[in-house]
Amino acid sequence: MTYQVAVAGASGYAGGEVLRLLADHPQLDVVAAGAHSNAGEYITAVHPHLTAYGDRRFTPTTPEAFAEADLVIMTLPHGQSAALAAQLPADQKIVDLGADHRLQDAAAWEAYYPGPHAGTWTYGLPELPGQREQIAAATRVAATGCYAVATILALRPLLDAGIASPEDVVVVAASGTSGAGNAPKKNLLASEVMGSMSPYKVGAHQHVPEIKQASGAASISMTPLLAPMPRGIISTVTAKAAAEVSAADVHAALVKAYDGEHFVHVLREGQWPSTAATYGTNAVQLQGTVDKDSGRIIVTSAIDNLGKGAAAQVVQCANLMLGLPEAAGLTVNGVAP
Ligand SMILES: NC(=O)C1=CN([C@@H]2O[C@H](COP(=O)(O)OP(=O)(O)OC[C@H]3O[C@@H](n4cnc5c(N)ncnc54)[C@H](OP(=O)(O)O)[C@@H]3O)[C@@H](O)[C@H]2O)C=CC1
Ligand SMILES: CC(=O)N[C@@H](CCC(=O)OP(=O)(O)O)C(=O)O
Repeated sequence: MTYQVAVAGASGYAGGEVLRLLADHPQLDVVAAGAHSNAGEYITAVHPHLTAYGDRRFTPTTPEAFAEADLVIMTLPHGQSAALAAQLPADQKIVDLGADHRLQDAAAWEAYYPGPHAGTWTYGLPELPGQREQIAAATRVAATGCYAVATILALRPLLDAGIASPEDVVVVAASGTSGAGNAPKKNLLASEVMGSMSPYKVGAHQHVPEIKQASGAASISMTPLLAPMPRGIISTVTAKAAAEVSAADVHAALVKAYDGEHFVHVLREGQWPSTAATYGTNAVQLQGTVDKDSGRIIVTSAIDNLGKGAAAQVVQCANLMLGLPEAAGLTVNGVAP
């Protein structure tokens, strides 16, 4: 059986990656690719790599344009998806990559985002305990933020196993520039980014409340870095050990948490994650140890921010919501070198 999917925000980076994945998906067809300033434009004028779309054009982002869709994927700026969702039929399935519906706590939303809290949808991270079943049963799913995917999957097993303290978690995470979207900004110019790494939103990143909500951490200090690469996130999480713990214990906790998971790979001891290995995939690479000096637990994770951090994650959720094989149209094999 084939289902029809509409994409809102299809002219952006995340939406373009959704179109790329859906072009080769065995059971999902793109019925409408919605855009804003690019409505009416050829899809290949904005995404020249998406040859499969031939002479198709972006539609406006309206309920009418999406009426035939069994499921709508939204890759819109923060604050836009709630307004669009309110205009769609209540039984039309939606996966929203924006942040609008991720947080349960309205006060946490107001502390990090402009505008009022839009409410809470089912959280779209299938590898969290019990979440896969909830996503499969949901009509509306709020997909996970890119840094949040990498960081939650590194941190949650440590807290669930009781080997790390939730009180003092430190995250240092670097992202490729596509994480910031395709609108022109001075700090994203090649002359600013190439050959340079720089921190931003230091101590004030909007994914902190989301990571706390989904991992159980009580306090997080987060330093994001902009890295001179188009894609990829590498997140290093450190936490105080709650008990006497060895590197083997940390590795075992990660292996146990993701036993049987198709997309989350705990590497062999001694091997560490790299962003390049996840390029173009829905894969997550993880490795952990204990700091020789401080005794803190260290876990590093790598993802493609446009893959498991965005478009591939959204397709994984759509597959679950439509009763399709969870991995349909997705890969764990990166593009290298
Ligand atoms: N990039 C990433 O790695 C990740 C992004 N996200 C989230 O996904 C969302 C999209 O991100 P990204 O693709 O990077 O952003 P982009 O800026 O690249 O794309 C934004 C898209 O939204 C459209 N758009 C803008 N304003 C409106 C509007 N008023 N009505 C309808 N459509 C509108 C744009 O259309 P047009 O260009 O035609 O004007 C474009 O298609 C954001 O919420 C982002 O935070 C989440 C995880 C990872
Ligand atoms: C490099 C860069 O700027 N990255 C973005 C990631 C945004 C994102 O993941 O989107 P949500 O906020 O919808 O989760 C940032 O740090 O804000």
